[in-house]
Amino acid sequence: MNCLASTFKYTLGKPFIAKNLTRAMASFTPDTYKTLVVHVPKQFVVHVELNRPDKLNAMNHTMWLEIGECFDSLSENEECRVIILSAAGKIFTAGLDLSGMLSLGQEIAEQEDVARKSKILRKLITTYQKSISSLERCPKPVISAVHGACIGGGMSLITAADIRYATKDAWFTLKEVDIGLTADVGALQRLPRIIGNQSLVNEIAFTARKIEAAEARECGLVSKLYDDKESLLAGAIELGELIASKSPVAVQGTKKTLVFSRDHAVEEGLNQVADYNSAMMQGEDFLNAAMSQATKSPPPIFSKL
Ligand SMILES: CCC/C=C/C=C/C(=O)SCCNC(=O)CCNC(=O)[C@H](O)C(C)(C)COP(=O)(O)OP(=O)(O)OC[C@H]1O[C@@H](n2cnc3c(N)ncnc32)[C@H](O)[C@@H]1OP(=O)(O)O
Repeated sequence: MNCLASTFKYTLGKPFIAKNLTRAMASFTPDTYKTLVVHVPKQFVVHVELNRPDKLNAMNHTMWLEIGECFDSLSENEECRVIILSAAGKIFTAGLDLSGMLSLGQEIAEQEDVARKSKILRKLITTYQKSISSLERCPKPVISAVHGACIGGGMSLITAADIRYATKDAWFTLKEVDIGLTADVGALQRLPRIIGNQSLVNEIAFTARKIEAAEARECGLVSKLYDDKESLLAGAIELGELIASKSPVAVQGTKKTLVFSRDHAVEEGLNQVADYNSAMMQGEDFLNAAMSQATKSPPPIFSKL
């Protein structure tokens, strides 16, 4: 099924009209990516799917690079206001592609000197870190929709998203210690801030134990559970549509402010948002939306951003 055809598999509401859809899809042909598929289920709602189902969406080198490329490109795409991240096949992801590590091992073995080996590895790690951070860098909200299992690198991926939904049969594991690795692409930095319980983070990071969906919901790793993948995607798209109907100036400013404020003191966060709004409150989105609220008129249609 190509991207455009697959767009019509969604049953939620009316499909957004074909002419606009074709325009929105123009930047994504079915072969844009080898490991991802990009759909546009509703206007301004872009759905990115991890797509190596035969390998349980294990994250190979191509996938690491493509995730960064895709989210960086969506950051600039005015047809995109919100992104849903899900995965094809049985599970969300089995984490790092372990077979790819064998060829990396050979490349490292070819270097004799430890400094040169370290240089290659550091470059690889920082490239993968930047790929994961592209979700957070992207000014558009990212909703991750997890089914089946989310393992290792997958945990780093979803913790860089803004909202996490899952199916009731999903499970999660910070698996890195089981492969002799310190998790290094974001989960150890972001998870404590998400669930706000350092003791629990330490426990799951030291043991690699499974976190079942109910526990993930209870500790705040995910905010909503669905019976199955179909209802999960429908719920994520419905949420995406709601967010996409709001002012993109306000939504993107809100994401920037939330991410900035998480990592800075309150005073610095207040300064950042004062700078942002001192420009944006002069814009048409604020004027039109405030006027429609004040006069109880229907909300405005916001221009592309
Ligand atoms: C600089 C590095 C930064 C990133 C670090 C990230 C680290 C991590 O992600 S640590 C976690 C690594 N992942 C794992 O340890 C999971 C390994 N997989 C499994 O334990 C099982 O596959 C799983 C429990 C997920 C599912 O088991 P099931 O019996 O249902 O399926 P399988 O027959 O095992 O797998 C089906 C095919 O998928 C291939 N596959 C699964 N996981 C991986 C993987 N991580 N890497 C590469 N390939 C994987 C598996 O080989 C099967 O393929 P085939 O034999 O061709 O059918």
